[in-house]
Amino acid sequence: MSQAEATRAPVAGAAALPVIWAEGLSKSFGAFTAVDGISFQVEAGEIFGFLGANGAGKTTAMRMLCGLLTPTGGAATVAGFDVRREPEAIKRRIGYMSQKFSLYEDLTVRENIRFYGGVYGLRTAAIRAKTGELLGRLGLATERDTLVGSLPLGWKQKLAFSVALLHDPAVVFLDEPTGGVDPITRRQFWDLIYETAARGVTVFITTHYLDEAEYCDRVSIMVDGRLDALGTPAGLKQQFGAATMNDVFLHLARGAKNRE
Ligand SMILES: Nc1ncnc2c1ncn2[C@@H]1O[C@H](COP(=O)(O)OP(=O)(O)OP(=O)(O)O)[C@@H](O)[C@H]1O
Repeated sequence: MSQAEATRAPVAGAAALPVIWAEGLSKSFGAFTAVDGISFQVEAGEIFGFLGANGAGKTTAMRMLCGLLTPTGGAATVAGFDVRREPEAIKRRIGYMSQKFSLYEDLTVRENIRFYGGVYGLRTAAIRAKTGELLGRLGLATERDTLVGSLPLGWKQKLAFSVALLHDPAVVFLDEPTGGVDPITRRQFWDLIYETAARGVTVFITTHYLDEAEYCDRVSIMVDGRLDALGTPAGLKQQFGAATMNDVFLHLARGAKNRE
């Protein structure tokens, strides 16, 4: 750990500091502004939904918060670290799961856990302990030597989510984690999300399923790179006079220009 990290870490752990803080965060590609000055804060243990139509700027914003893309304007910190100056420190404190970044299909369940444990820098004894705990929690103990490629998609998603948490990150970023599975399997996945948030991990999630927006503590909706709405599901429905989050979303997305 560098001197700078050593001095900042206790500050990052302070209960009063938001886990994610963004102020006027922007990203332009040439003349095109993909993220246009977004400001918000997310607290420890909060489930924060990040919604928007295709092309609204969600992935770009998320990549900046993960320390993968340098902002062209504004500022943000994640787990107390600056996205511009300390991206490597951020990468060590976050978990990330998307449909694209998945597990190795030709490795077994146990081999995948061991591999990612190594990537996250965990020691062998810690990986062994985590593997047992994780397989027990997921009810996957009997499948530990099964190739991941032969597991149902819902199981793969749960395993990928748990693997993203192996190194006890402060925040886990989930990019459309439940795509392609049925509502019951999605609901089971959300049980895991709730358990994780209850342990104090912040969950930042993008989804195209508007019923899932109802499960979040707070939801933000991006339109053309801006955050046009931010609040609890109940508060947003009240604000927009809508019966469902789907109606809130349609109300806002209807005026969007940047649609893919
Ligand atoms: N590297 C890039 N160069 C130029 N334009 C880009 C680049 N990356 C993203 N964009 C543009 O920025 C806009 C926002 O893209 P982004 O992927 O962030 O949207 P999104 O909300 O995540 O959409 P989706 O739900 O489809 O993933 C789009 O118009 C996209 O074409």
